[in-house]
Amino acid sequence: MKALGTPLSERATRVLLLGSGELGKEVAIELQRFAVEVIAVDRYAHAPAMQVAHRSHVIDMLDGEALRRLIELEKPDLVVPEIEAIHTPTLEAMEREGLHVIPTARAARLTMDREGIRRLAAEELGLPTSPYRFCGTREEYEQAIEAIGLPCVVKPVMSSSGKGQSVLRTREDIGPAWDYAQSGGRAGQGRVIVEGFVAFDYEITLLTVRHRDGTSFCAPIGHVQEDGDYRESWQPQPMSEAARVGAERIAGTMTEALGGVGLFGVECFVRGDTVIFSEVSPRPHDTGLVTLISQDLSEFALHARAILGLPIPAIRSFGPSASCAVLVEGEGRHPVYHGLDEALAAPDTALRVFGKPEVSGRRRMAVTLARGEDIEDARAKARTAAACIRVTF
Ligand SMILES: Nc1ncnc2c1ncn2[C@@H]1O[C@H](COP(=O)(O)OP(=O)(O)OP(=O)(O)O)[C@@H](O)[C@H]1O
Ligand SMILES: NCC(=O)N[C@@H]1O[C@H](COP(=O)([O-])[O-])[C@@H](O)[C@H]1O
Ligand SMILES: [Mg+2]
Repeated sequence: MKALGTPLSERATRVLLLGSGELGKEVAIELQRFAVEVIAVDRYAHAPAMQVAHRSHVIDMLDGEALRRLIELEKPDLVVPEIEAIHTPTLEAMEREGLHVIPTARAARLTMDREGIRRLAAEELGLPTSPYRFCGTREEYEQAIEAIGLPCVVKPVMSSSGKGQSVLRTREDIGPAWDYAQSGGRAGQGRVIVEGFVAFDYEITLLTVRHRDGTSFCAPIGHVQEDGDYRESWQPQPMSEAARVGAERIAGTMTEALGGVGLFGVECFVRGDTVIFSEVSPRPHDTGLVTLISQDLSEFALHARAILGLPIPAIRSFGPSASCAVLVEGEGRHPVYHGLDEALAAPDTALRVFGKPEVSGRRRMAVTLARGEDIEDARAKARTAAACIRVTF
């Protein structure tokens, strides 16, 4: 981008965010700081990024015609996917007509579907991954489990945050895992991946930013997941030199293959000095929320700079830091948050409340952030802060 315009004028630099959750909200805030005109889109009204955008639209982003109509109406300079579940063939077609998709429409297509990204990683790029099989019928699924063996992990090809995902340890788990994968994905029934279970020592997200002057890596982020969804993350995750080099090589290869500019979250499993590629988000990553307190340029600020073609000369770390997801369980609209004074009582602690309008089941509604003497201290502070928060409806 050569120059930036004035929002709400004919000279505006316009960004259309496809997906308006907590990650998009922070991207929108960073773009607003450069006076970019931000248009937020999601499947429901009052989504977090919509609350800080110039305007918003509610559409089904898996409906190709609706997506095309909206892009033709708004004529954005950049389309920035924030979730996987988007009608990416429409983005690819419109990219050929001159639309600029971040990082590229192909990257959005490949990563919306586990089959696309896994086959690229393992079969084209030769990156190490868990053993895997894709299946479309119950019969193929049972054959896949025979071939891969137990324990294994089953996921819908289109899902995120662990939706529809199960770890299978015994034969009794086979039926329920199939049913959950068919009902729990973000786009209804369909194909699943069966993956061999990786007994890793730890897992990381390596935030990798492709920008006008090259590729930069953030310090590795360690995290713990439950039910396939992130609970806590911290930075920096200590790694052997060999593992760090291996992870940067995997992240460099994968992000180069996806191309374009922007921030990517490259997820890897690490055992000793061995690093295995798991998956990649061509956009800010939930475990990267920790960078809101750990770095001078958060992952959201890095994404904004990279996509606007601005320089990223250095990424400064502020020391051991952690984040803890605040999950709310129940049913209700317009939650009220209590205990914030206790949550923020310790120094070097912060909180983001996303402002999601309702909860049905279990939903990530806020995150606590902390810096500490060391990783354990930072994690304890973030956990303690999260435990202070109570929600009523
Ligand atoms: N093959 C595997 N072996 C061991 N653990 C796994 C495996 N696959 C996934 N997991 C665990 O489940 C977590 C979620 O898996 P994955 O990242 O594939 O799901 P996701 O739904 O795409 O999550 P998100 O969108 O939040 O990144 C991983 O971070 C890891 O902890
Ligand atoms: N692992 C991917 C991830 O964390 N995505 C983030 O969660 C939002 C959806 O939240 P919701 O399910 O509560 O609507 C997405 O919009 C994105 O910000
Ligand atoms: Mg993941």
